[in-house]
Amino acid sequence: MIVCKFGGTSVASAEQIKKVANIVKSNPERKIVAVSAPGKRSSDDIKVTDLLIDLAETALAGGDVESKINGVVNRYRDITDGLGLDNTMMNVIAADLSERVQADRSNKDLFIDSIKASGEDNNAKLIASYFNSIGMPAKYVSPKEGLVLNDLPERTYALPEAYVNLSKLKDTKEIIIFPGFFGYTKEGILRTFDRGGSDITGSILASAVGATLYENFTDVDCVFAANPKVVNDPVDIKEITYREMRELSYAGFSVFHDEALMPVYKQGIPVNIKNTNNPSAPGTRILPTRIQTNRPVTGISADGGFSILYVSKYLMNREVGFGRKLLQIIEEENISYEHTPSGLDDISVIMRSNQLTPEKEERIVARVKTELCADDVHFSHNFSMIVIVGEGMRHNTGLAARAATAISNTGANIEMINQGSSEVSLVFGVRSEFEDRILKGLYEEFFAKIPIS
Ligand SMILES: Nc1ncnc2c1ncn2[C@@H]1O[C@H](COP(=O)(O)OP(=O)(O)O)[C@@H](O)[C@H]1O
Ligand SMILES: N[C@@H](CC(=O)OP(=O)(O)O)C(=O)O
Repeated sequence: MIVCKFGGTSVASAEQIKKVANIVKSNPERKIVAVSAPGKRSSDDIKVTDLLIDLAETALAGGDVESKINGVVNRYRDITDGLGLDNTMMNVIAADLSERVQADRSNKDLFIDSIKASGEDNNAKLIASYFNSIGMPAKYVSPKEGLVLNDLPERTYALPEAYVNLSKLKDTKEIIIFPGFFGYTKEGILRTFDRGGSDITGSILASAVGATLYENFTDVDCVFAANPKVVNDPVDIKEITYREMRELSYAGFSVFHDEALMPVYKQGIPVNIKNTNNPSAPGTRILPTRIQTNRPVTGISADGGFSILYVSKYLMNREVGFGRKLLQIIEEENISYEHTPSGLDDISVIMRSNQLTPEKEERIVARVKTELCADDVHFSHNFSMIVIVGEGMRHNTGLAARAATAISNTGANIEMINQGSSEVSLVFGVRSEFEDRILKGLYEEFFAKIPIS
């Protein structure tokens, strides 16, 4: 049994949904289909999820929601008209949206989650209805039927019982159309995953039913060695290990969500990234292990939006518990951190900037100064992490020097270097203004100069 996930671009219009139906029909093993909300039809289009977030925020601000609701409804109407569906589905969608907008607003995050999730939920109903209309027996299944999530305020994840509940789906005769991106807590509260989280839903389903393959359909032929929006015509990756993909999607390979690997990784289920617009292309296979090539580096990713907290104190290295106390202050502000490079008398904590507010920064700086008696404490913003990834890197001497030279040739200063103990990745912290230039420089160094084996 194959579980497939179709991303926003694959279900953005009637024309795209017809392609989805053809792909599903062409292989009877494709029995479970996770779908996103309609995404962009062109580069200047707006994703339905973004329209919904705007609608929810307008409602919370007491603004005029009618035009926002119409904007969403019209996106679905274009699709149902193009698919030749009657008005039944549009009535369901319009009624569902008004109900969600009128719901309790006491918890703003949960209110926004419920409106956001309608994008996937209504699209799944619509797609199931279309499949049935063309003689492909299909059934919409709600995440209420088993995708059990943890409670707030932690990051959203599926509880172990979700896998047990969802395993029953493998006995369903019809093709299952399952909305991505959200589930319910034990108390029945709807929560969404992070943006791009339909990839996670697909992976949970694949793991729950013990799929032979998890196919992730998107709008590119494969995963490329670098972001194709920055590097011109990057080489394609035919096979990549879970570990490599995890490192690359952590920082910028938006094609596959980094949290989506865990459920399939645990069971060793292969993932195939494929293109809805060119389904015969083999795509990229994500596997437990792969055959080594002569390339030490598999891919290079880059992502912005990082901040650094610098702390220095003379003789810090002799002070037992300094690091723990510092990280505890960060923890008490409910912030997760990414890296903590350190020297004898200084330590930096690197975190995603979207977790910070001016008030949090002020509190952290004040506490580190008074409680840890640090000499200098300050935040710096607008950093990017550039990650070089490859299973072959640990057998290759001089790679860090080559990378550092390539970066310095772009005129950028390296603010931080971190190599994980697995030696599958090498991370450079740089000022964001240099991000694209560095990505191009590193790609040139590690890919343009070596012939493919
Ligand atoms: N290294 C990469 N390889 C392939 N695509 C990448 C890479 N880095 C970024 N992308 C971008 O990821 C996009 C696909 O992901 P996403 O927009 O989430 O698609 P979907 O709508 O299918 O979920 C591609 O269009 C591409 O621009
Ligand atoms: N629609 C949600 C979830 C998702 O996974 O979307 P996509 O498949 O378009 O990345 C989002 O935009 O974040």
